[in-house]
Amino acid sequence: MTAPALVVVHPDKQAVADAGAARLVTALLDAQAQGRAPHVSLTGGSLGSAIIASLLELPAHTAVDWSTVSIWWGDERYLPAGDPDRNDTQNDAAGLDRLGLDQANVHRVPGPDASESAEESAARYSSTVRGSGGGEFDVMILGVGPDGHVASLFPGHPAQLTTDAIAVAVHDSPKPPPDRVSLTFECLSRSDRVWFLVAGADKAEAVRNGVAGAGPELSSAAQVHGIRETLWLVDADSASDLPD
Ligand SMILES: O=C1O[C@H](COP(=O)(O)O)[C@@H](O)[C@H](O)[C@H]1O
Repeated sequence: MTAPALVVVHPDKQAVADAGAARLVTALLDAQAQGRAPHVSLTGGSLGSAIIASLLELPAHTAVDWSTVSIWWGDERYLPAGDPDRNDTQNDAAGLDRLGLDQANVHRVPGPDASESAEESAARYSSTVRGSGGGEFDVMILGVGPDGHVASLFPGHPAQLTTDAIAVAVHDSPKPPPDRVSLTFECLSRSDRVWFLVAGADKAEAVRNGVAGAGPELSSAAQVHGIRETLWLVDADSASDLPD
């Protein structure tokens, strides 16, 4: 079972980040009230760090027991730990370590300083996901590129349609850096809630295609659905091509 796409339009990028942060706090509190240790997958890009900054500003974030929250990434640029272009480095700079996470629950994708190749990194990341209950995420947060990519799955790129795998190595990425590691569509969709956070007029076509359920040659985002919820949190500019 997958949930149909629902769209919520907010005035601007800040409101998208704030709404995502508020929803995340609620989802985590609900999971913990049900006695579960939640799994959240983060994203890079423009909204990936904005949502973390918004979380820290939100007084209710302190009600979450962050020590039981497991953190993952939908994709990572295959660069050494601490590289400013890595998604996790950017999330760290936004204040991820100020949430009170247990570092043992923060699952980073190995870079070239800690693995032989992007293939080895993808295999190790897959094992970590498999070992933590098979990769069932409570919340999968995804940015969307202007070309419709999510995580590092780019429309028309051979890695995009990888099946029977949790994570895949991506080479010759159309967006730099060229080498990346990404969860597959299958794994991204093994999530209770999938949230796309998007802002900016340059993403209007990507939002239209994603919400309309376009094919993989036009939209990677449209191939990912949550089990309970598939939510597009978008700003007015990126929603400008949506039908009324
Ligand atoms: O390269 C990436 O891009 C996307 C979207 O980034 P944005 O800056 O256009 O919002 C991001 O979601 C992904 O995690 C990242 O690796």
